Amino acid sequence: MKAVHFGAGNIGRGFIGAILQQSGYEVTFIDVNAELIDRLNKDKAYEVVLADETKESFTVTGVSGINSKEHPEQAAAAVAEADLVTASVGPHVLPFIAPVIAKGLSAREAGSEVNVIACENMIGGSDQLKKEVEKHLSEDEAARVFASSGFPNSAVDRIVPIQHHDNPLTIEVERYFEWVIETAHMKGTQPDLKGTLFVEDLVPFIERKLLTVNTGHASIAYNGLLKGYETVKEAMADQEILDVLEGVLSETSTFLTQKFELDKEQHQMYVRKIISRYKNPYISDGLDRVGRAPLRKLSAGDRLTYPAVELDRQQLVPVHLEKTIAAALAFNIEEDPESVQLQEWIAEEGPAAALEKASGIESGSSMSERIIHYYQQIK
Ligand SMILES: NC(=O)C1=CN([C@@H]2O[C@H](COP(=O)(O)OP(=O)(O)OC[C@H]3O[C@@H](n4cnc5c(N)ncnc54)[C@H](O)[C@@H]3O)[C@@H](O)[C@H]2O)C=CC1
Ligand SMILES: O=P(O)(O)OC[C@H]1O[C@](O)(CO)[C@@H](O)[C@@H]1O
Repeated sequence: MKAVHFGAGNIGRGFIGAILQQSGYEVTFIDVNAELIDRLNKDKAYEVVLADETKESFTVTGVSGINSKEHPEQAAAAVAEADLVTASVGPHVLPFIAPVIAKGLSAREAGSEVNVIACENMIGGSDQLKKEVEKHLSEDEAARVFASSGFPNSAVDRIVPIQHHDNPLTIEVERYFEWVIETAHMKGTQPDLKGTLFVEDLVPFIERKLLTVNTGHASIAYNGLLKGYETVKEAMADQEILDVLEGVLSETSTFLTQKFELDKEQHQMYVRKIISRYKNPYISDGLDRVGRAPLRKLSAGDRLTYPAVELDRQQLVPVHLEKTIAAALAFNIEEDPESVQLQEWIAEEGPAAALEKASGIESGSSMSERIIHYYQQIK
């Protein structure tokens, strides 16, 4: 069986690629990073190390790579022959991998079924990828392609920080992982993927994950940076950061347990497990990485604004989410293009207008006023 994975980065090598290989797939990574692709083709294998006291490691073998910047036609041919296509490139990169996927799917043998699964931190990632792919197909082609290609949404959870190893392929990951895949939009036989959960409806799973793991993480990053910390480890040693984290997760818990009628005790156990994962002493994760791309993280359907607005609609004031949104407005990292853009908006139009542009929270609304009040306090 052949799998093609777009994005040979942290999640690609450290999580999805490893699961695919352990499930019997021969994995071809497609990436634009020449160093990674050349090394994959040279070594045909890489090492995954578990970030815990055991430091156990295993080798992912039988892998190769295609540089889609240099050889887009080879990348499309790999998609045409694949039994499964997956991607972890970042939500904003989906439009750039779509032409190759469209070309590959169009070139498949008539009726040969395949699934394309986006593994990104977002709600409806595969739906979004499908929309991007559709832009590169005529109406007739789209009807033919989508009759045999499924785009099941998925939720992926494993903390894989930026890596620093002599071998650029080596990757250190936490032992914990969760990959949930929606069956509703799947074509053909369900793939047999080790340790993966298949569910009919992904919405409760992706929202529970995004609004807990990722909201919590974002609160540590934005509030931690305000206090001058550089890593999650440093921030997690500060009681004030822990208090905001608890507050944020208590607010998203209120929203999630109500919306999905979750068992409160079980959900609490889920929250506690996640907080213990942030405290993993064997992982050193930069707050700039965790807070990266603040415009995406502040956007209306993402981890901060979505739960805050939903709670506000219920006349509940999500103080900790609002404080975290204010802290996100202050995210100022010059290597991060979204941070640069955000700071330009704030400088040119003021924080309330910038907040509205980034999140859709209307300037002058009571929520906006509270957030801007916190922002002024920070400043
Ligand atoms: N790192 C983590 O712990 C987790 C990340 N995620 C999600 O996984 C996705 C990827 O994140 P990471 O692996 O951390 O990022 P990363 O930056 O390590 O990997 C992304 C890879 O995509 C490649 N890429 C960029 N443009 C491309 C293109 N046009 N075609 C093919 N490849 C291209 C990059 O060269 C890079 O190797 C994001 O959506 C992230 O939210 C989800 C769960 C955990
Ligand atoms: O990958 P994103 O969406 O930029 O966010 C960084 C995130 O990556 C992760 O480390 C892994 O899921 C999250 O915990 C964190 O919130």
